Amino acid sequence: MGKVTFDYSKALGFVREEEMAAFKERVKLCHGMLQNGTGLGSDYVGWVDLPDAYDREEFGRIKAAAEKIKSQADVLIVVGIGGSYLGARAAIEMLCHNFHNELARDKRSGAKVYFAGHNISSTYLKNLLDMVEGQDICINVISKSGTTTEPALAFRVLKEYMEKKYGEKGAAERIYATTDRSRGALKQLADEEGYETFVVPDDIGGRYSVLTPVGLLPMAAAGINIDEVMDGAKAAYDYLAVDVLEDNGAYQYAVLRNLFYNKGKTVEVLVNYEPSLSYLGEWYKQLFGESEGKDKKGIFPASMNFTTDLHSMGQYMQDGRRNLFETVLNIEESREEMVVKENKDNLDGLNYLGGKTLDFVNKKAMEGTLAAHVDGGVPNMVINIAEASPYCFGYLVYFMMKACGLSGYLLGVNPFDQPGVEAYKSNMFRLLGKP
Ligand SMILES: O=P(O)(O)OC[C@H]1O[C@](O)(CO)[C@@H](O)[C@@H]1O
Repeated sequence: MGKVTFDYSKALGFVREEEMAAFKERVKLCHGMLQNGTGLGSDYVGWVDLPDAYDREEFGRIKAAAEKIKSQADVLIVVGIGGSYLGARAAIEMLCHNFHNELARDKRSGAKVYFAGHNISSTYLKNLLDMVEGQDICINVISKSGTTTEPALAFRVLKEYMEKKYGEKGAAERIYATTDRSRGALKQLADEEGYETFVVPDDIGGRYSVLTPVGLLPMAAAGINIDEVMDGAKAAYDYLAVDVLEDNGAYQYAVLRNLFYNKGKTVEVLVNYEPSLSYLGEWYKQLFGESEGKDKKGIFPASMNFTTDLHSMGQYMQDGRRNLFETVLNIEESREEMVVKENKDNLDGLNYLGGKTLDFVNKKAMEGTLAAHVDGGVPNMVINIAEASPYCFGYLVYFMMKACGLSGYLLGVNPFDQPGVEAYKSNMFRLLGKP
């Protein structure tokens, strides 16, 4: 099984090992807060033990439901926002074919998966319905609270569409709800309508829920091996259970983030060299942004897709304000390979690459960029991912969550609440005249 490793050698020009070592005792303290649930937000650390303690009975039901979805439908529409959709989307984009939804059924690993309820655009929703016309559909509606406006609005439209298409009973057999175990509007509706339900555990917040049914059911329906996802998460759980800074890559990452922040580098850019990692960047932004951006503190998490964005944001990265540090997601072994062929005319001047693979070129672009950005004053850290496999995905997301929890505690905030999200909601509700 491939591994995920953390390499900060290219950041050492910007911090001294002694500065890191000075964090050792605080790391032990914060580790204890995470593991023993003694820190701020301790009601929401259920994700820490999840790879070991997850509900096996429900896990079996997820796999069975995914098989049923694959036999019932061409298309699964996942309705959710924030932590109730980004993890599944990140997994499907990273692990399935880049054009999964466009492939013929026998070339695809599972159902096509589209997302709704992560915006309030009538054009998006209408266009989605136009696109799925004539295809068989299932829905997985995901909301921990059950009252989030965006998914609730989309689900109201989609439920009516499904009932018109399949009748009330037929629709109920095709709608799967992932929500609170016993409370909330969605749980009540699911019970009334007879939807199969899956649980978002009470002690796991949305952005830490990718390894619960929230992420696992859409992944399994798309054909991802979720046993391997959980195996990878369990390996990370075991490896990252130590409080010794030298032995824990996630904690080294967390410490370095805080060191850079204290040196005025307040923006982290998570970069990738594979388009399939772009949604991992979106997932990471919610994870770290909601966890750390509070009390007028926090690193601003950004993401970029290289080499694409080197032709738009490369100038800033190299030469703009030096308040940045960069974390590179490097997939070591490309899933597909292509060799550059020699060409008689060589008008494009590319014959010097003849016989080399495209991934070789991509890796040289990465190495060259990394060196240039370090020279330009941007510390770089690298998360090496052996391959784009379910195992590595499980490992990676657990690594990131562990780093995030610790990083939040080092920063002195509660990494498990998100009070600031309410402000836009209450303004919107006032403007809408919500009773
Ligand atoms: O699953 P829910 O309750 O619909 O919440 C979705 C998202 O909305 C937020 O609560 C913010 O409003 C996020 O923290 C969460 O991931």
